[in-house]
Amino acid sequence: MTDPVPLYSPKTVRDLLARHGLRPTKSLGQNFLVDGNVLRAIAEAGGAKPGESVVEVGPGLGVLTREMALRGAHVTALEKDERLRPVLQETLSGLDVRVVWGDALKFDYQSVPEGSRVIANLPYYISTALLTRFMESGRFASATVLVQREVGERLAARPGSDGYGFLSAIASLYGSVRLLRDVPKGAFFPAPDVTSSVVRLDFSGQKPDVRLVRLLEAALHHRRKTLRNNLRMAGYEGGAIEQALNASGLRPDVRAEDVPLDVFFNFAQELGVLG
Ligand SMILES: C[S@@+](CC[C@H](N)C(=O)[O-])C[C@H]1O[C@@H](n2cnc3c(N)ncnc32)[C@H](O)[C@@H]1O
Repeated sequence: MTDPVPLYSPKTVRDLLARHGLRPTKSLGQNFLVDGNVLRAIAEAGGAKPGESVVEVGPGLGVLTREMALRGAHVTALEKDERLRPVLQETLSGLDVRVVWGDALKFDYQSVPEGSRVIANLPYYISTALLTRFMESGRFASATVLVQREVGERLAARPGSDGYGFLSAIASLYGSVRLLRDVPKGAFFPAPDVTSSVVRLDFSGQKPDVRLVRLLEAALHHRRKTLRNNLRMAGYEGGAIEQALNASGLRPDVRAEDVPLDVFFNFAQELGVLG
């Protein structure tokens, strides 16, 4: 359904804010989308369809929320900034949207239907913490999100490449990542300091072994330090680490960011971490 009252032009967004006496709050990551093409592309790529259960973090003025609800999705929108109550009452009036007021980092994601989808223009200051919550909750089939381009690159990075770290490793343990498109600063009001990207994560539904996840976190803790030193700092015994490195065919001075996940898995077994 085409929106009879599109909200996404820069002028409409500015007028809406002025009419409610509001200014965007930088510390809450309030960069509102003002580009209809980007908005439609996210809703489309994220799978906002009739009957789908969608969770959106940070509806803001309701621009993306409205687009998804008009496409027939059941939207649960989590918003921290209570000043936006009267705005959302106006912009989401008559639509199938449940707004939950509070911090999305404290929300119980187990309460949403299994197989729900996340579709959101995330508040950038907590984007990685939120992505980790979505993955670990096990409730979602996919997450299609606007994030800083650098976060998108880290999510999609492979071992041995520049951005590879803990976020890349857990993203590939939970499923697959696609970088869909870059979004220029001008698509937002106010414009953010960095270029953004739309990223889609598809989750396999398999929960990785928590002991493997904790070992990866320790091994990738400090970039540029060797795997051995990172693990020693986390309390693992030097001799056992050297033996496991040797048994899994890794050099003693290897860095964890250069180790493919299947080799790391062998290493974890040799170290006796995986039972
Ligand atoms: C980048 S804006 C996106 C707004 C809107 N979806 C859009 O695309 O125009 C991020 C939104 O997240 C909200 N927010 C910030 N921190 C939050 C938190 N911890 N929990 C829930 N919402 C939060 C902000 O108030 C803001 O509305």
